[in-house]
Parts: sequence; structure tokens; C-alpha cells
Amino acid sequence: MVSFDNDFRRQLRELFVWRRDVRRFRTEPLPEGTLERLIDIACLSPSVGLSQPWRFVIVEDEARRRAVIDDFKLCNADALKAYSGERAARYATLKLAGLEEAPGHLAVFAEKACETGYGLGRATMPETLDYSVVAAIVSAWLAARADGIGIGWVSILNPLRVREILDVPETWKFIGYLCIGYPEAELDRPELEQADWERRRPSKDVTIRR
Ligand SMILES: Cc1cc2c(cc1C)N(C[C@H](O)[C@H](O)[C@H](O)COP(=O)(O)O)c1[nH]c(=O)[nH]c(=O)c1N2
Repeated sequence: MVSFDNDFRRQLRELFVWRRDVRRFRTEPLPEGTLERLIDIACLSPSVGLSQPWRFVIVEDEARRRAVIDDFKLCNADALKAYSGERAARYATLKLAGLEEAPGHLAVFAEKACETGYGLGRATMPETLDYSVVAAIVSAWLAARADGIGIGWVSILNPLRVREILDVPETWKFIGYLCIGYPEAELDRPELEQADWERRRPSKDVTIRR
């Protein structure tokens, strides 16, 4: 039987506190096998019916990486147009991806046609396949942080375009694009909070009783 002591629990809480969405990376390469190790951990995550619908693409090809960066720029410029006035000015100052600097690019998909798990748990909620993939991403996110490695989730992308750039099957739904590398700085607060965009809400504000 495995057990965890108080010291471990305290450190685990610190891991949650210090996990950050990272957009500012040092360009130094990651040790060989880092992405594969993070994917291994992601594959230990819970999934509906043990369907394991996660699919990973380690994006190494320079032309494909460049195409993703171009798509981000396009989508981010569109996103800016949805704001006006002071919010728009503030949005324009935000750094919302570290695609240029991060040595690791990992695209994560959900296999919507997966037969693993024989449909258990998802008859009324097919979106649980997507949720399972998100759970896998969060596992990798925390595991990376424990090794001093940062992950930045980029969703300011056109999902169909990402599928096209990476030439993956049509049944693969795009879930997230992860920039992975050593962070420039360790932060105990979200960057969006430091930039005065939004603040973290206390749990009592998002909990009700019935
Ligand atoms: C599904 C999803 C999608 C995105 C994000 C997160 C998640 C869960 N986040 C990161 C997000 O801004 C960040 O998690 C919050 O600001 C809280 O900060 P910490 O993660 O605690 O550092 C994010 N950040 C960013 O700069 N560009 C992006 O495109 C996205 N997209």
C-alpha cells in the first residue's frame, strides 16, 4: 500500500499553488525524452469508461510550428477586435502564447471515434471524451511543474486549421496546444492577475449548497 505523509501533502499543495500557465520561456532545450515522459504521466489520468481518448502530436517540424504560430497571430488579432476601449488596449498588451520561444510544442486531441471503453459512461454525455483529455492535460501540467518545467495552454487557434496543419485524422478533435519549456520566472499568481485582467476568486464565491 502506498501512503503519503504530511510533508508530501504540504508540498503537493504548493505544487497546485505554484503551477502556472507559462507564456515566457527560456529557449534552452528540454532534456531528451521530456515530452514522452509527460505523455506517459498524462496517460495515467482518469477517462470515461477507461476510454483513453487522448492523442498527442509532438510537433517538431519547423514549417508546421511556423504555421501554428501564424494561425495564432491571425486568431489573436481577430480576438482583439472583439474588445473595445480600455479593455482592447489592455488585451493588446497581454502575452498570450510562448510559441516562438518554447522548445516543446505538443498538440492534444480527443479521438471522437474511439471504441476503447465500449461507450461506457458517455451515452448521455459524449463530451466526457473531451473532459477526459482535459484531465490528461492537467496531469501533465502538474507533473511538468514538479520538474521545474512550464506549460502554456494555447487555445487562440482555429481548431480545423490546427488539424489540417498537423495532418491528423478527421475524427481527432483538437483540445489544446501546449507550449513546453523552462519558464523565465516562477510566479505564485496567474499572469492575467498580475496584468490586472482578472483575479482569482475564492472558492466560497463559486460554491452553493442545496
Ligand atoms: C482551456 C484553457 C485554455 C487556455 C488557458 C487555460 C485553459 C484551462 N490559458 C491559461 C489561462 O489563462 C490560465 O490558466 C489562467 O489565467 C490562470 O492562470 P494560471 O494557470 O493559474 O497561471 C490560456 N492562456 C493564454 O495565455 N492563452 C491561451 O490561449 C489560453 N487558453
